[in-house]
Amino acid sequence: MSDRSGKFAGDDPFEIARAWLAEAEETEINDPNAMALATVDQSGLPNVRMVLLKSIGADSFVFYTNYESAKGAEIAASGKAALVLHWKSLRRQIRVRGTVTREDGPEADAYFASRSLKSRLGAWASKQSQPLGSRADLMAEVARVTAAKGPNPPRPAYWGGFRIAPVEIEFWADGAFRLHDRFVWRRETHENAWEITRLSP
Ligand SMILES: Cc1cc2nc3c(=O)[nH]c(=O)nc-3n(C[C@H](O)[C@H](O)[C@H](O)COP(=O)(O)O)c2cc1C
Ligand code: PXP
Repeated sequence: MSDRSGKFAGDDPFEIARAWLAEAEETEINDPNAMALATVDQSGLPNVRMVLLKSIGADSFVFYTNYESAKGAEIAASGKAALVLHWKSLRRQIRVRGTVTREDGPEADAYFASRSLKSRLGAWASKQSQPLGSRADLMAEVARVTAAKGPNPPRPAYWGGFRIAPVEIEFWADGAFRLHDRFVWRRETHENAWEITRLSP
C-alpha cells in the first residue's frame, strides 16, 4: 500500500517531473530548468556542472551541449549520467540516474534553429572546454564565423542533445524538522516495470 498523494500523485514519473517543472516556472526567479549534470571521467573521478533541461520526453530528459566538451567525452566513454534539479522556491528536488544517447536528429536541428542567431554563432565559435588564449581570441572567432556562416547557420555536427533515459528517479519534498518526503522509481533495465518505494528522509 502506498501513501503517495498530492504532489507525488500518479504513477508516471515523467508526468510528475513535468508538473513540478511547470510549478517551478511560476516561482523561480530564473532558470527553473537549470540542473546539475554529473558524469565520471575515465579514472572514475566524478564531474558536475549546470546545464539547462530542454525537454522531458515520454521516457527521457534532454539537454544540449557540445559533444567535444569534457561532459561529451565523459558521456561517450561511460554512456551514463545523473542529474539533479533543485528548486529553492518550492523546496523540492528531483534526482535522475540513467543511460545516455545522443539526440542529434531533427529534434536537435529544430532546437538549434530556435536559438538566437548569436547563440547559434556562439556554438560555432566556441571549442567548449578547450583552453582559450583570451576573450579577444573568442570574439575574433565569433566575428569570423559570423562572416562565414551567414544569417542561418546550420547545427554544427559536434553540437546537439543528450537524452538521459532513467533507471532511477527520486522525488524529494521538504518536510518540517527535516522529515522530508522521498519517493523513488526504480527499474533494473528500461524494459522492466517501475518499482516505487518511499525512502527515509
Ligand atoms: C545555469 C547554467 C546553465 C548552463 N547550461 C548549459 C547547457 O545547457 N549546455 C552547456 O553546454 N553548458 C551549459 N552551461 C555551462 C556548463 O555549466 C559548463 O560550463 C560547460 O558546459 C562546460 O562543461 P564541461 O567542461 O564539463 O563539458 C550552463 C551553466 C550554467 C551556470
Ligand atoms: C554553453 C551553453 N550552451 C547551451 C546552453 C543552453 O541554453 P540555450 O540553448 O538556451 O542557449 C547554455 C545555457 O547557459 C550554455 O551556457
